[in-house]
Amino acid sequence: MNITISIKSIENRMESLNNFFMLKMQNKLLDKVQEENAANKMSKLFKGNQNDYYVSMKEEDGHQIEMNKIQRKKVFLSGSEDEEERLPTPTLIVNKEENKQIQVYQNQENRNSDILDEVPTQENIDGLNGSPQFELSPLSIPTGKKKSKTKKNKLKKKKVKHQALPFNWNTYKFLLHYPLQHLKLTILVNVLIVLSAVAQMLLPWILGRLIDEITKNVEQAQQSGSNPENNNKGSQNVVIDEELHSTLSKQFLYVLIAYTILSLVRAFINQIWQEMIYNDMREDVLKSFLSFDLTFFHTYRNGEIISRMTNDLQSAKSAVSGNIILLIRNCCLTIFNIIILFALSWKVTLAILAPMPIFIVLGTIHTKMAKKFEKLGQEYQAKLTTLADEIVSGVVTVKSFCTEEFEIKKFHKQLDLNIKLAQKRGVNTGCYQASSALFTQLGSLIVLWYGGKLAMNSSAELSAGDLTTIILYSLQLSSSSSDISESFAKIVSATGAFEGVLDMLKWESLVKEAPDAIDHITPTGEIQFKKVVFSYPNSQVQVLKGISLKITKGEYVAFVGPSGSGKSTIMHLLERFYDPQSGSIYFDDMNIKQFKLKALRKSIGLVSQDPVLFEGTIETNIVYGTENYTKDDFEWATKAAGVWQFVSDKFKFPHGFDTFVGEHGYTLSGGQKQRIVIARALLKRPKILIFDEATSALDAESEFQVQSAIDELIQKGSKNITVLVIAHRLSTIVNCNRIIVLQNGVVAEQGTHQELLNNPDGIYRQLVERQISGVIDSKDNDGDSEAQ
Ligand SMILES: Nc1ncnc2c1ncn2[C@@H]1O[C@H](COP(=O)(O)OP(=O)(O)OP(=O)(O)O)[C@@H](O)[C@H]1O
Repeated sequence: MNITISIKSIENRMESLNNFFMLKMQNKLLDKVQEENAANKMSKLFKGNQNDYYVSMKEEDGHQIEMNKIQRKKVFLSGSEDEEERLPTPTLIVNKEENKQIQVYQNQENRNSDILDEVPTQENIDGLNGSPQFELSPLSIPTGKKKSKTKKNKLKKKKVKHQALPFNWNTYKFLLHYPLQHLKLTILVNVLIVLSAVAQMLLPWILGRLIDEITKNVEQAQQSGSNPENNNKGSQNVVIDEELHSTLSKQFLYVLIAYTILSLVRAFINQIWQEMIYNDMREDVLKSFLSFDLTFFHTYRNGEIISRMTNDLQSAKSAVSGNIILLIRNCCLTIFNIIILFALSWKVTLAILAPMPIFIVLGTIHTKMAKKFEKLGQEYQAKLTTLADEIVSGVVTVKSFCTEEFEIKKFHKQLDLNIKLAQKRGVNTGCYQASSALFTQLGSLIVLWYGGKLAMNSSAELSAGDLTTIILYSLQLSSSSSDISESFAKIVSATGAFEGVLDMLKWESLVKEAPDAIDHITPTGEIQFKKVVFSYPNSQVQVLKGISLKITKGEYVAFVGPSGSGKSTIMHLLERFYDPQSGSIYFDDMNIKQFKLKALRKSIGLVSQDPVLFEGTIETNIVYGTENYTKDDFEWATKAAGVWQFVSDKFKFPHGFDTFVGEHGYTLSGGQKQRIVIARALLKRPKILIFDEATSALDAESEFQVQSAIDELIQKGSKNITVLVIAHRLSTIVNCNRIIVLQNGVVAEQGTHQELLNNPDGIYRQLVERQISGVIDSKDNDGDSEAQ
C-alpha cells in the first residue's frame, strides 16, 4: 500500500495541529532530532489518524541501529472527520539528514513486528517533494503477499533483532546509583564477600595439604611397619607428622568457622541492604509518577503502572543487589581459582581452561535470550496486572452482565502466553544448565586423566594432595564461572525489565511550574478566563473554543450545558491539571501559571462526582491534605458539610470520627462519603470551592442531605468563598448568582435563572423545559402504572 502525500496537504494539516502535539513531538522525540523545523514536519504526519499509535524513534549510526535508544511513546490520536485526511498506517519516517528513523505503529501488538522490512519507496519519497529532510513510507500491514526480500532488507532485519538485546550500560549505570546511596553498607557487603571468598578458597588448599600429610604418614608407617629394624625411627616420624596433621585439621576447622560466620553476617547485612535499595527505588518511582501530569495516568493503564512499580522494580533490585553480589563473589572465586590452579599445575590448568571459549559463547547466547524473555515476561505481567485490576475494580459490572466466563477466558488467554514464554525460558535455561553440568564433569575428567598421568609419571609432578586440591579447585572454578554467566544473565534481564520503568520515568509533563513560581498565594476568589482554547493532549478535538469569562469574589456560579460541552474541563484547567493551548486563566490579576502548583491547588477545594476515601478513619479522611487546622476549623468544616450530624449518631457510629471507613469507604453510604469529601474540601479553607456534579451519583435521600449541606454552606459563607457548581439537575442551582450555559466549548448564554428563563429560544430554557417534562412524564408514567 503506497501513498502520496503532497506538501500542500501537509501544510493544510499543519494549520490544525494542536499545541500538544507540537510540544509532545518536540519534547519526546525531537529533542533527539534536535530540529524544530523537523519537529513540525514530523508532527504533521501523525495528524488525522483515528487509531492508537506508538511512536518510537531509533538512531542509525552508520550500520548500527541502536534499538536501545528507542524512545517508545504511546500516542492516542483522535480521528479526523474527513476520511480523506487519514494517513495509511503504520508509517515509517526517515530523517535523511540526521540518519534517523521514526516509526508509527498502529497498535501495541505491531510494536515488535519486523517493520524495518520495508524501506521507503521512491513513490513515497516523491510524496514529500520539497521536504529535504524526510522520507515517508507506509509500513507493511500483513496482506498475505510475499515481501520482497532484498539483500538490504534482510540485513536490516537481522541487525534489528540482534541489536534489541545487548546489555544497556546506561540503564545499569542509572540503577547503580541506588547502592551507591548506601556507600558504607555497600562497601561492607563487598568486603564481606571478598573475605568469605578468600576463606572458601583456603579450604581446598588446606585439604590438599592434609591429604598429602596423611598419604605421607601412611607410606612412612607402612615402610616402618615392613622394616622391623626401623621400628623405633619410624614411630618417631609418625609422631612428628601427627602434630602437623592435627595443626592442618585445626586450620581447616578455623577457616571453616570463619567462612560460616562471614557468610552468615554477609547474608544478614545483604538482606537489609537489598531492602533499603528496593525501598529507595519504589519511593523514587512513586515520587516521579506522582509528579507527572494527569496525561501520564491517562496514557498508561493502572495495571501497567502498578506492575512496573512492583514486578519490574523487584527484578531491578536484584540486578543491583543480590545478583551483583553473586557476580562479584563468583568473579573473585574464578580469579582466585585460576591463579591457584596455575600455581599448582599450569599444564592441568590449561587443559581445564581449553573448553572455556565454548562455555563463554553458550553463556553469551543464554544471557541474550534471558534478557529478551525477561522483557517479554514483564510485558505479559503488566498486561495480567492490568486485566486483574480491571476485573476486580469492575466486579459489579462483571457480575451484573454475567461476564465472569468471558473475563476468565480473557485472563486465561493471557496466562497461556506466560506458559508459552515459560517453555522458551525452560529450553534456554535447561540447555545452559545441562551444558554447564557437562563441562563441569568434563573438567573433572580432564583433571583425573591428565593430572593423574602427571602424578603417576616417573618425575611425580603432582602429589595425591595436589591432585585432590586441583580437583576441588576445578570444581569450584566451573561452578563459579557458570554462576558468573547465570548472575550476569539475571542482571542483564533485570536491566531489560527496568527499561520499561525508565521509559515511564522519561515522561515529560506538559504542565510545568515556572522556575520563579510563587509559593504563597492569597487569592480573593476572583477568576478570569481570557480566550481560553483547549484540547486534551491525546485528542485533537477542541473542547474549549476561546472561553472568556469573569467570576467575582464570593460569587456563586453554576455551569450547565449538554454532556461533553466542557464544564468539567473548565474546572480541570482551574486546577492546572492541564494547560490551555492558548489564552490564560487569572486569579485576581495573576496568571495561574505564576503560582506553584501546590499553592494553587491548596487554594481550591474540589468535590467531584465520585467521593474518594482512603484507608483510615473518618477523621483521617477529613484532615487528608490539610496540615494546619484548629479544632474549631474541624468542627466548622464537619458541621458545614453535614458530617458532624451523622457521626453524632452514637448508635450507628459508636467510635465517632474514629470509625474506620474500610477500603474505599465501603462501610459508608454514598451520601455520607460525599459529605466527608465536602468536609475535607472545606477544611482546606479554600477561596474557590468546586462542586463537580457532587450530588449526581447519589440517591434522592442522600442528594437531599448533601444538597442541603451545600446550600447552607453557600448561604453562610458565600461572601468568602467563590463557589462553582456543575449540575445536571437544574433545580439545585436556581439560587445561583449566575448560571453559565456552555455549548460546544463556548459560553452560549449566561445570567440568573430568571433571566435565562425569560429567553424563549435560550438553551437554558430548553434544558429546564426538558427536565420538567421528564419529571412530568415520569410522574405520568407512575400515575399510569398506579392506575393499571
Ligand atoms: N482525558 C480526556 N481525554 C480526551 N478527551 C477528554 C478527556 N476528558 C474529557 N474529554 C472530552 O472532552 C469533552 C468535554 O468533556 P467534559 O468532561 O469537560 O464535559 P462535561 O461538559 O463536563 O460533560 P458531562 O456533563 O457529561 O460530565 C468531551 O467530549 C470528552 O469526551
